[in-house]
Amino acid sequence: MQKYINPPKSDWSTLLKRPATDVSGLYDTVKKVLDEVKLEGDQAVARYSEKFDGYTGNEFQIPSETIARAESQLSDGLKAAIRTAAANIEKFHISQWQPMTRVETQPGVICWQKSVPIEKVGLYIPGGTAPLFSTVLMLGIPARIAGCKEVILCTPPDKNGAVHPAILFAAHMAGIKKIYKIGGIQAIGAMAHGTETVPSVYKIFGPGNRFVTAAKQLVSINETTIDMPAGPSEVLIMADESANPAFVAADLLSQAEHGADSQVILLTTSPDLLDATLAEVDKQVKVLPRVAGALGALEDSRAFLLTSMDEMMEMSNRYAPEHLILAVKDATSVAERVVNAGSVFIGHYTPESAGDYASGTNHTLPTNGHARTYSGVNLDSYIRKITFQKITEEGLRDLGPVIETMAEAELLQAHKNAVTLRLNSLKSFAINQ
Ligand SMILES: NC(=O)c1ccc[n+]([C@@H]2O[C@H](COP(=O)([O-])OP(=O)(O)OC[C@H]3O[C@@H](n4cnc5c(N)ncnc54)[C@H](O)[C@@H]3O)[C@@H](O)[C@H]2O)c1
Ligand SMILES: N[C@H](CO)Cc1c[nH]c[nH+]1
Ligand SMILES: [Zn+2]
Repeated sequence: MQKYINPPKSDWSTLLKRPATDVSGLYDTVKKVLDEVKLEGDQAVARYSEKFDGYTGNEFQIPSETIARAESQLSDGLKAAIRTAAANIEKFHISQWQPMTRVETQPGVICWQKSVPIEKVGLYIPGGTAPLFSTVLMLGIPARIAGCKEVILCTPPDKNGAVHPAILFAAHMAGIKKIYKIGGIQAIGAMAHGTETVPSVYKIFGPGNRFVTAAKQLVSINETTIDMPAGPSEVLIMADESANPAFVAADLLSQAEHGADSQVILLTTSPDLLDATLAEVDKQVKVLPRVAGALGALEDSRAFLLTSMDEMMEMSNRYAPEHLILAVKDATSVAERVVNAGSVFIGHYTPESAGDYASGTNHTLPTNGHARTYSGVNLDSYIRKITFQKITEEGLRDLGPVIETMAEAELLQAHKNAVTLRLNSLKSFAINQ
């Protein structure tokens, strides 16, 4: 981790650069696979599953008996943990449901908004370097709460065609029945275009590596909607002298271990905390099983000594981290000042891992500065809001002239006519009475 002592603000933009995450260089390769999947369906899926995942079979849908058997392949401890996490995720996402609102904007003009689930959604669960069964809960539970009719899931198989039983168990808990062992570009292509085996969907959710991200970007141009740009994981920690260096180091490493393209940032006002945390990072990283990936991430990571809480907040809001940990005194009131972040972890006993697994919030979050404009996955991600209006005759008598005036000023005569004809018919009806 590079250390910077009170860098001038003019240097901040350069110092806060993310590692290169532009995937447009992969578009040619990715487009070829997508086009072939569109044209040839399962046959192309099979070819690329063999090439990229070493799976030579041509069975892609996981049978219901295999899904049911997954439960017996997991320890009771893991199943209990998954059930607790699922219950918290469910509780938090149910609380996001908004009741229908009906408003009479003026007499006889009634407007309302109704939440309607997206009918068909596809979930991509990464499986290249770790079986992310927690992501199944994060994407599958809100889809079920929203009421999406068709929820399908794709995840890469190993070369024997197997998928980790925890992924199958978590999918079963989320009520997902259609699970396909297909990974990478071929999975995104199959969900976007449909094949003989995989139905096409209207929206694709889920994180993934560079190839998955590029494929999602390409299919989102014409074919399918996607959730958001969710790239390599990142965390920014604000810590003062009240923080525990071992906790802070563990939190930094929790996101660094996702892979070499992740980035972690420490901001502090305490020189002692800075040195002690960097020493702890060196100590803790050595014994991690994923040490190579974590060290790769640390190469592009930074630690800043700043002069005040205000400066830390300004820098954090500029960076717009996916995850923000506030390991500072009075963290609850500091949290009020956060403007740009995906998810915020308040106080010394709120590790980021809690949000990754089990507190109830969603871990599919915008990375690479997209937290400035995107929300993380939430119930609304699976819903469209359809607006309705109903106008009575009296309502149109009052509102009609307003519409006519505006339409005329926009030079749109047919818009005006749609009102004028009705007002005239109401007038002649009144005369004939
Ligand atoms: N932001 C978030 O919310 C979030 C959450 C979880 C994970 N992540 C990120 O997701 C990523 C997961 O990546 P992963 O690799 O472990 O799993 P993955 O499932 O995304 O990728 C594996 C697939 O990539 C394809 N592939 C591999 N090499 C290829 C090549 N040379 N050409 C074409 N295709 C190829 C294979 O088909 C394979 O199935 C990590 O970067 C992690 O940080 C992000
Ligand atoms: N931190 C990741 C999102 O950036 C999510 C995750 C899954 N498992 C562990 N962590
Ligand atoms: Zn994580």
